[in-house]
Amino acid sequence: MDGDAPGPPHRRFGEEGGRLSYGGYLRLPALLAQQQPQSEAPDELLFITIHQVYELWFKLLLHELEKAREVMFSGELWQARHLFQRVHAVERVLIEQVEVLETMTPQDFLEFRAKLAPASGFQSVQFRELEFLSGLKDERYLGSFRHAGEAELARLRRRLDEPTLWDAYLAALSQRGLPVSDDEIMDTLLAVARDRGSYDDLWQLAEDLLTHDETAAQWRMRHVQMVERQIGTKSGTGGSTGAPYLRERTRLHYFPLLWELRAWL
Ligand code: HEM
Ligand SMILES: N[C@@H](CC(=O)c1ccccc1NC=O)C(=O)O
Repeated sequence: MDGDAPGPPHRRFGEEGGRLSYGGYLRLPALLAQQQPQSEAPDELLFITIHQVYELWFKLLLHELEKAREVMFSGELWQARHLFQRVHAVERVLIEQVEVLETMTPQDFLEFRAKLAPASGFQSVQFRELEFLSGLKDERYLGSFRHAGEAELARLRRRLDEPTLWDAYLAALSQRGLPVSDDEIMDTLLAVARDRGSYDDLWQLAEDLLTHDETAAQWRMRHVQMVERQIGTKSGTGGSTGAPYLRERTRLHYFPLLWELRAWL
């Protein structure tokens, strides 16, 4: 041992006049200045942190799903499949991390809950963008963004106009010569399912879409369980009925035809 600091021998990578540092590259001074509780309640830092982490993951998901949509349109299905593996892994993390917030007791939540109204998850622009991009376009939700900035509203309106992941999948089917009109689509999906020898890539991609749909539904279920644990039958700070509204939302599907297909196989 030569008593040096731990690390590889010889010249270390990055010692040759590099300008970046860890905190500089990751913009940590700015990032770590964004947690500003509105109360003295000890658990409010946890509450803010969890939500910010969700929004960072939402940002990444939008990035990866936009790319997946693009490569489905251009017929590079292997690339879309690769991106969906990442999307699924992130979505599993989104579900797992509910457990961290559930370490908060309802009594501790009530210490700062009143300060939050009328804010609520209703106002998550990126969450709604993910729904719109995935195929669940419901323009009534624009109403919950009355107080949002013009840029955010514009983003949502753009998502309503843009093609969805389903549109991109239909384009991929069509490029392989398969008919995709409303009348023919179920027969096409069945043909893909029954002839894996010819269409395995299209089948696997449909399975990836289904997993994206299923994981989103699992998150909704997990979220409503947490909500019932925290506020029981109280109504929400965003003005909805709370758990009953959220239970309704668990029945939603991004790709209903992929679920219906199961009945015809
Ligand atoms: C103590 C924990 C939480 C409670 C009690 C809670 C409660 C609620 C309630 C009652 C609603 C319905 C809207 C309303 O009237 O307020 C809602 C919606 C929502 N929450 Fe939460 N929430 C919690 C944590 C989270 C977390 C960690 C996220 C992650 C981003 C989140 C995201 C959302 C989203 C996206 C919606 C809109 C859902 C939809 O319209 O389908 N919530 N939440
Ligand atoms: N809607 C929740 C409060 C809440 O969870 C919340 C409040 C402000 C920002 C994000 C939130 N998270 C999800 O709804 C409630 O009714 O207790």
